[in-house]
Amino acid sequence: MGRLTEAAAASGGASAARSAGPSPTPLPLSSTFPGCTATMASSEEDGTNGGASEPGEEKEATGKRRRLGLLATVWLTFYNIAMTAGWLVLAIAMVRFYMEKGTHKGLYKSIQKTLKFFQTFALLEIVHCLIGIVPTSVIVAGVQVSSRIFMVWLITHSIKPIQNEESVVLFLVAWTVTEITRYSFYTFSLLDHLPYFIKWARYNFFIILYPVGVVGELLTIYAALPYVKKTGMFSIRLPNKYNVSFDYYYFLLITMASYIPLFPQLYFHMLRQRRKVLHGEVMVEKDD
Ligand SMILES: CCCCCCCCCCCCC/C=C/C(=O)SCCNC(=O)CCNC(=O)[C@H](O)C(C)(C)COP(=O)(O)OP(=O)(O)OC[C@H]1O[C@@H](n2cnc3c(N)ncnc32)[C@H](O)[C@@H]1OP(=O)(O)O
Repeated sequence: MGRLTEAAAASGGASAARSAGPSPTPLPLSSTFPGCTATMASSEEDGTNGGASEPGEEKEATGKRRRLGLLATVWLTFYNIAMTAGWLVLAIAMVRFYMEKGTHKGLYKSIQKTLKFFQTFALLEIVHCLIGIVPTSVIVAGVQVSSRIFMVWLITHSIKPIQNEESVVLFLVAWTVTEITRYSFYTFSLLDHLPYFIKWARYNFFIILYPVGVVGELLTIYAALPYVKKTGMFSIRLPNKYNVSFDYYYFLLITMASYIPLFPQLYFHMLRQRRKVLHGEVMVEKDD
């Protein structure tokens, strides 16, 4: 019989991980990143309930809240409601803009304040992982949030000529649908009333939205390259008194290249989460 990996225990919705017993302290964060030697086992094999909203899950949720503590639960509920509302406001503003103007030109400008506020607020997700009130991998959350912050502040905000690119709309739509689903998933989970549709959406929409978002991000960075090269923005040239040089153009090329190893890791991580949460499969390590 295999034993549960930390990946299963630390990941969202793995019922078997929870029924293996409460874990008051979060597990090592890097463990949720793909790459560990593991096989998949069904919930039946493990004798656990892989279903969605069963009484057992309610008990687990209550146990989870007790483990979290009242303050953390109240804070996370507030945070998730605020984030769901923020991204909903963004969605409504985008739809209204498009219906009124019939073009995407000017859309970013009209929603930028709300976007910057809520996406920057999401930095708290890294803090939540670091202080251990959510069991998400700090690496997974860190890559996800920092790439978004980078796109918002260092690309779209800083390089005005690209703000009307279609690719900006592409990642904005992908982010918005994803975040409305994700934060409402967390909210309803905390409140013990998770509709199956939200759970299904959380673990299915990403299949399309993740690649769409990444394509939008990459095309936007690509569109920024000529401007960055021409203006030399954010670059430090030699000679200078610190004897340091930095070329933002090459930094952008490296960032684009870094999507090649990083994106599949996040995507396969989500696919594994999907199998665990929707199909009740759990990661088990084989004993030698
Ligand atoms: C400086 C420049 C850097 C550049 C770097 C460039 C490289 C970048 C390469 C990668 C690019 C990615 C770009 C991203 C684009 C997009 O987002 S496109 C849009 C589509 N995106 C998605 O669909 C992915 C969205 N992200 C996520 O789903 C997640 O954030 C995650 C980070 C992938 C983590 O998911 P997962 O491991 O499933 O963990 P969690 O969902 O976080 O759940 C684990 C448990 O923690 C609980 N929890 C987490 N957060 C909360 C919360 N706020 N409130 C309450 N509870 C929370 C959750 O319920 C789980 O609990 P259990 O069920 O008890 O286990």
